[in-house]
Amino acid sequence: MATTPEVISVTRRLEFDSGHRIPNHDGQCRHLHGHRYAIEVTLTGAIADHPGQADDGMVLDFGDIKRLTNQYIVEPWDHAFLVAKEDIGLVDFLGSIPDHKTVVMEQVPTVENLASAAFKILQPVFQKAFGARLVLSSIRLYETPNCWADVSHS
Ligand SMILES: Nc1nc2c(c(=O)[nH]1)N=C([C@H](O)[C@H](O)COP(=O)(O)OP(=O)(O)OP(=O)(O)O)CN2
Ligand SMILES: [Zn+2]
Repeated sequence: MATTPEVISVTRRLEFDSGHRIPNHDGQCRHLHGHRYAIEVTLTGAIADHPGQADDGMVLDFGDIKRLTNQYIVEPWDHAFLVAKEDIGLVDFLGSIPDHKTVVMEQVPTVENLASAAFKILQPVFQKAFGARLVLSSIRLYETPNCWADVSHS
């Protein structure tokens, strides 16, 4: 009887620092503040059976996850202020600071919305790079060591 090929997930964690605020929050989070975020990117696929090749025995080289996540998430968001486009006064203020690194987000930068935005950015990136061989199965984004959000491939 044929066996079903194993499907395995690999996860790479990267960290970055960003400022944000949740403008309508009823507590401290409406104030400008920052976090050391940690993003965990998980890809699922089969283990490569490529004897003699660099990726033999891997679902995907952790270095590839690092490179693409750095390029599309960490480098744009690190030491940036993540501001909701609806937060007009703050968008204008940040725009008035010469050369300030600001990322205007479609939605308020809760950890849920940031995780969702990261997933939407990375999903086509990994699909283009690795095709159907791999699936971006989930992203976990930590806002603090105690608070995080998970987004999964449906
Ligand atoms: N569901 C969500 N709730 C909250 C979010 C969020 O993104 N999604 N964000 C915040 C604040 O921005 C803040 O990042 C979290 O604050 P807090 O709960 O205080 O977390 P701490 O780990 O700093 O907790 P301490 O107990 O103060 O150490 C709020 N809510
Ligand atoms: Zn916060």
